Amino acid sequence: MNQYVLPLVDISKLASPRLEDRLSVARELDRACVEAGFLYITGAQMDESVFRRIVARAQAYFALDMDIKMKSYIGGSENHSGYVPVGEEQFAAGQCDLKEAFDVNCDYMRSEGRRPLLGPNLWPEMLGFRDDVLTYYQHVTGIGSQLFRAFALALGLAEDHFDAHLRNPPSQLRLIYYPFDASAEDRPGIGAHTDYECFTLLFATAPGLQIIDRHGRWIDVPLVEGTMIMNIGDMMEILSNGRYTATRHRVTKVKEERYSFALFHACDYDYVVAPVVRGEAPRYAPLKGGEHLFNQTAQTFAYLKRKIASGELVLNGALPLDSFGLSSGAAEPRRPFSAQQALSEQ
Ligand SMILES: O=C(O)CCC(=O)C(=O)O
Ligand SMILES: [Fe+2]
Repeated sequence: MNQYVLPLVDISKLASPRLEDRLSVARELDRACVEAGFLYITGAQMDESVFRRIVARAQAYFALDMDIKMKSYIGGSENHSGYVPVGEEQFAAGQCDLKEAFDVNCDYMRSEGRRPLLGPNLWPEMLGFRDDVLTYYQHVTGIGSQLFRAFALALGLAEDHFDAHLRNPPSQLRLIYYPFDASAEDRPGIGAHTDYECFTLLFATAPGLQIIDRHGRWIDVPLVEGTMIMNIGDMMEILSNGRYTATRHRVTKVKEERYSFALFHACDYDYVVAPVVRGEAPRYAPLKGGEHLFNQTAQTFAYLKRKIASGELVLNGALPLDSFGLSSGAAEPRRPFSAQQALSEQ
């Protein structure tokens, strides 16, 4: 395993027909996730042309006039998809992120099984947008499926353990645009947070990402050519019973125009996320994956907060933001054992 600021794992052999090859990647992945919770991945699975295409598409899309972009405002969607203007998302009181985004899910078309994060996406009227975005979504989801198998091996489970729970997951893809603003150095591009799902695969065009280390220090994550950045989210912290922790991260110094593409890999909406490691007492209470994802999302998006304030939306068993991962200076993750306990500790 090469050592940059973060471990780098070559996942090419996850596509090998030999179990030994796949196990060797699973072991490296496990080591990197235990060590850092954040790593670079590279592999023959990655099609560079798909990455080039999404960057060109995002550049063209975010350059459109605001009134055109607002026609697909996320607040008008039924499945939390669409355009996210500057100021919509807030991770800490009094601070709004200097970024625009476009969020999509898997574009779930069936009428049965719809959920707050599963339904047909709201698409902009831009020729080629849907194609480019879904091509990227499917490409990276394919890589994610191999990684779910690797996690199953790493956690001592049957390799196909997660397959049955990956039928229509509410995995989100965010296209993010951080505009250049010389005066914006101390303003967060995206406030500190953990990701809510199992793991995230991120591709970015410029540096800017920072992660918190075990001593509570923020460290810069440089870009490494030909890699994606991967990190553990809340749900994998639970599944692994705290073997891996969801690491807090943020984007602050937006020194140059930056585009990033984050695909958050979740299991199916109704899948109950609970520790899966055998022979260990569970250190986390189970939660329904899709609900956790929606509850956390509803605490940061202005349009959802308005719905909560008006009584139109009522959250069920929501944990406070930042319930997982290491808090500054702590050697151990927080492990909220129950929603009740976590909320009463606020
Ligand atoms: O843009 C980045 O590098 C990070 C984005 C991120 O952390 C997120 O969208 O959750
Ligand atoms: Fe994130």
